Amino acid sequence: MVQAYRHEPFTDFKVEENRQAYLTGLKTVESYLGQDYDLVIGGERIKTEEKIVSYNPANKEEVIGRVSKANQELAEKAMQAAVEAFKTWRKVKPETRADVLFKAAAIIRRRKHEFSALLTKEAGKPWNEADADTAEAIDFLEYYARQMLRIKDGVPVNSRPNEFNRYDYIPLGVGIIISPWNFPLAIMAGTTVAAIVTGNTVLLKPASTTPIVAAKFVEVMEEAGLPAGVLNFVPGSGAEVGDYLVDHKDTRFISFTGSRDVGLRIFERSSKISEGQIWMKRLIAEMGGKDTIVVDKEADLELAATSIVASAFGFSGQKCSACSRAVVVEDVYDQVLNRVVELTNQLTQGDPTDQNNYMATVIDQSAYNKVMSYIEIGKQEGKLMTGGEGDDSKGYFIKPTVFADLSPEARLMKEEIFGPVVGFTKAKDFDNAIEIANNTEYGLTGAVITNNRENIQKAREDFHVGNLYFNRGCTGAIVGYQPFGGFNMSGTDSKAGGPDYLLLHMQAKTTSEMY
Ligand SMILES: NC(=O)c1ccc[n+]([C@@H]2O[C@H](COP(=O)([O-])OP(=O)(O)OC[C@H]3O[C@@H](n4cnc5c(N)ncnc54)[C@H](O)[C@@H]3O)[C@@H](O)[C@H]2O)c1
Ligand SMILES: N[C@@H](CCC=O)C(=O)O
Repeated sequence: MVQAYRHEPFTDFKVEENRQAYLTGLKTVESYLGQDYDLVIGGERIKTEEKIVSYNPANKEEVIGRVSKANQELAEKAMQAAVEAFKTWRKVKPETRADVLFKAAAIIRRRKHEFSALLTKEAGKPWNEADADTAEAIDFLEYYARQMLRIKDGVPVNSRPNEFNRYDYIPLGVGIIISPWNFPLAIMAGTTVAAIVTGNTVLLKPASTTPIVAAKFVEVMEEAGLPAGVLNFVPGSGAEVGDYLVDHKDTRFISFTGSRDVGLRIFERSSKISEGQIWMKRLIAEMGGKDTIVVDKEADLELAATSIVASAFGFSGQKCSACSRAVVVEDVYDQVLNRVVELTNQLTQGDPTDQNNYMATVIDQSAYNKVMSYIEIGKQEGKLMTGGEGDDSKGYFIKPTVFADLSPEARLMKEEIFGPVVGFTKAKDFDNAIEIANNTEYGLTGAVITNNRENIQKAREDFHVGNLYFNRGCTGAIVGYQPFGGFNMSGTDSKAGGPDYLLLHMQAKTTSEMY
């Protein structure tokens, strides 16, 4: 019998044994840096001339690896492989499909620190952030396998005498998985295996900055016994391969995680019917955020400051859940702001392979340029309290940056920056703070720091975000504990890691037999 689900514990790197385990993982990763990886289509490994080269964001000279790059012809071949594999995979027993996930979780758990070290090298994740990403990938595997066992026989419906009614969930077909670079293992793996365990076959197009960890994950799924053609690996350009697959008549659903703009493009394109298409495509889209921590006047102000700093600067603010706005009631505004600045100035930054560094880089040159340009905008719109500088000579380092006294209407308070920048604005009172917090087109995460029970209730009703936290930061949802997904332009609120998630990859079928 399967044990009850519990999330994978985080590693305590203060323990010497754990520290050494991570360093051993790092050595393993260093032994395979710079290697080539193939496309995987119908189980066949395919090399192309053209490659996507993955670089270490903390050391631009270091090549993490090169993956073959799919074009439209290869995307078509992968689509046909997935269509063919669906004919058999959809009939494989749910228990057998779940077993593949359980085994993959065990493999990743055994190689946990190697995967984390690879995330450090390829995505610039400091140790704790990398460890959390790997743990979340294991959680998705463990949780979705169990969820599949829960729904494998459908749900009971009523039957009358001499009648037997059933209500079952069946798979959809071929899915396109398009994943982002900021959780290059957890989100890539989670979205892929949710589709697979429910009986679908997929084409996985990972983000171009982090394809190596995805290639390693595909190897794990093969080792875990996944049949050929169920998971096809097609790294490639979003515009070329992405559009082609989104438009394809055989695409039954798309599971996208990424920015608002790309998500909306996919939303629009996927709603158009291609010639020969016989269904309406389903879209799961998890997109950006402009996430706020609200601080009430009756609150633990130290907790407020530490929560803002951790949520704003963990992984250099490159989380869709990151706190990029602090809305503080005027009575305690200066106190919270000054303490945040003090704590920010204590943060360590540098190469993420060094355990002592709390922060490292942003992902690439274009992210660096974008964040630096927002910092320039911030200098016009508010008061720079600390940070504001970058250095892209070796890697893409940007100092953790705090802006004060921004208008709620400032661009810095409305647009997703996706970097280590947090803006402060003052609210007259708690009601006004919630109004400001809602003053964005996004609705992903938010947190409220307050000791006032009435205000907790008020925020529960009125703060319009998919994941709302009280007296803690706004990042770090745990699979199976805080299902994750947002409102409005943050996406379709699919709640990854939640009890309804798998159903989004299935369709319900009613059967009724007369005796
Ligand atoms: N809501 C969530 O759960 C969640 C989680 C992680 C990241 N995000 C968001 O993701 C963004 C950061 O990730 P990113 O920079 O990788 O996002 P992105 O939108 O640039 O890219 C995401 C994926 O889409 C692909 N893509 C690009 N153009 C495409 C096209 N025309 N057709 C199909 N695919 C295309 C990319 O290659 C990549 O694989 C942020 O906005 C962040 O908030 C959201
Ligand atoms: N699920 C993560 C964020 C994922 C997006 O980047 C969190 O809760 O912090």
